[in-house]
Amino acid sequence: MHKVAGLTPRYPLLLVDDEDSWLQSFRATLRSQGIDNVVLLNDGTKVMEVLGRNKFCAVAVDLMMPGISGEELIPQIVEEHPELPVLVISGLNDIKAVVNCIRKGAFDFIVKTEERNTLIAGVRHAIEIFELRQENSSLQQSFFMDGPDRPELFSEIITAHKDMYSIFKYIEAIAETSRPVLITGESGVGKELIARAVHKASGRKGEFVAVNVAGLDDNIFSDTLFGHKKGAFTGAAEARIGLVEKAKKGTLFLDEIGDLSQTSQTKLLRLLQEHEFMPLGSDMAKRSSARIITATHQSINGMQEHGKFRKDLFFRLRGHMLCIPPLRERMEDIPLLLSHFLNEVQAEVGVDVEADVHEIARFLANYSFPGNIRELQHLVHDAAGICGYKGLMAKHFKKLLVVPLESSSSGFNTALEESVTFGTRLPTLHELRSKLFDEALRRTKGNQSSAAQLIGVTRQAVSKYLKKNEYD
Ligand SMILES: Nc1ncnc2c1ncn2[C@@H]1O[C@H](COP(=O)(O)OP(=O)(O)OP(=O)(O)O)[C@@H](O)[C@H]1O
Repeated sequence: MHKVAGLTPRYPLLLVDDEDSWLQSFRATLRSQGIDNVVLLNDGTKVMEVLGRNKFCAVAVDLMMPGISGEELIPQIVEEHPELPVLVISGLNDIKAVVNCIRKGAFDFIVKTEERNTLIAGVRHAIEIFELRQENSSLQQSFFMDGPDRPELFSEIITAHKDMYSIFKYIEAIAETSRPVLITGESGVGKELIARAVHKASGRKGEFVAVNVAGLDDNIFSDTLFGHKKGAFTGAAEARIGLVEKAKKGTLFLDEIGDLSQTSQTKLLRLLQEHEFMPLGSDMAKRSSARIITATHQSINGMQEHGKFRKDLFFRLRGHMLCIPPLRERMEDIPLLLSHFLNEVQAEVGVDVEADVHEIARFLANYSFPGNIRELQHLVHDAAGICGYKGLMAKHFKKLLVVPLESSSSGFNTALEESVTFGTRLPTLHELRSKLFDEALRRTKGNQSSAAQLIGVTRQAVSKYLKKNEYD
């Protein structure tokens, strides 16, 4: 039987029918599909009162009820609770009634005699629409404001960059949905910190459980995620619960998802589609209520184009997508991060480290940070050690950089290393300009922001140059 995609909704579904036996049996069907917060009401005349008192994710009303019909209720619900999808459920397949209900604002019309999975699909669709409407309205609200509504959720993420603030606002908007989140960004940009913030913002009661799936072979992947029964294989002396179960009602964070083998991808897809998993050695499927967040530093788009990553899994994972910018694109964060990591060093060694933060920040502004914030964190710890925890300056960082500095504007590089020589024919300005752009892009391995910094133009100028020359 087809299973419901999407987890238990945050707000309950209101089922209204004067027939108690139908209410009970429909609730049991929904429960078997993981939708277990359903409120039953056998009196149609009380619907508006109940809706006024509590928040719901959708309403399913019977068409024919004593006192008030489903058709009469629709316009009242639509007017007072426009965010709520209204499903009409009827014993009759009456096309005229269907048309009337849809015209009055019903979201869908379901016939009781239809297969149970058609009914469930209707409910599932209504819940998804409700979540999307909620998300849309919080996004609209949040874009009129500067910072996040609840800055405490992001207190561990040090930043003053506007793109990061937009990400925070987006996280607040999607916090309550249960759809998967895919976080992309270079290594060390803070993807795990962001995943933790999504979990915090969601208010989910369960734990945040993180696992790096890179390098796990298929058997270890299954055992780690799904667990096993005692005696499932030689050496399985005790039963082990998997991380999916550990993260129940919480969040399961799978890092380095781009490294998953094809077999493990298929297993993960099944978990996302059916919300079920099977511990090794067991023939009973268990239900999962964990929200899945994944992260990668690789281009999943590119990987799926080359057949290395399943397209269907990619579409499931990217219920919401967050792209975290590299540190070189948010250089204004460097002084803040420097102070933050200096506090970290002080807490660790127990001495106050004197440092010229502005001088160091000016120096590092020309560095490309291939390892992003993690690299800056290590640099601060190492450089503080080198200077014996006093008088920390830019020169202490100089020898620790893993790639050369990209420009001489900081004053730490000597003059131009290579001189420009001209042949008998002077190049045109146009030719010289192209050469300069090409060289900057070559030196920065195609990074537009760093290339722009190197030759003192804006990133937009580099991007325009690339477009014009169809540079790839
Ligand atoms: N904005 C930030 N403020 C403070 N610390 C940060 C920030 N971003 C990252 N860090 C720190 O940098 C280190 C790396 O962060 P994190 O592990 O979240 O990165 P990642 O993108 O998940 O890395 P990887 O791709 O290697 O898994 C951590 O110690 C984290 O606490």
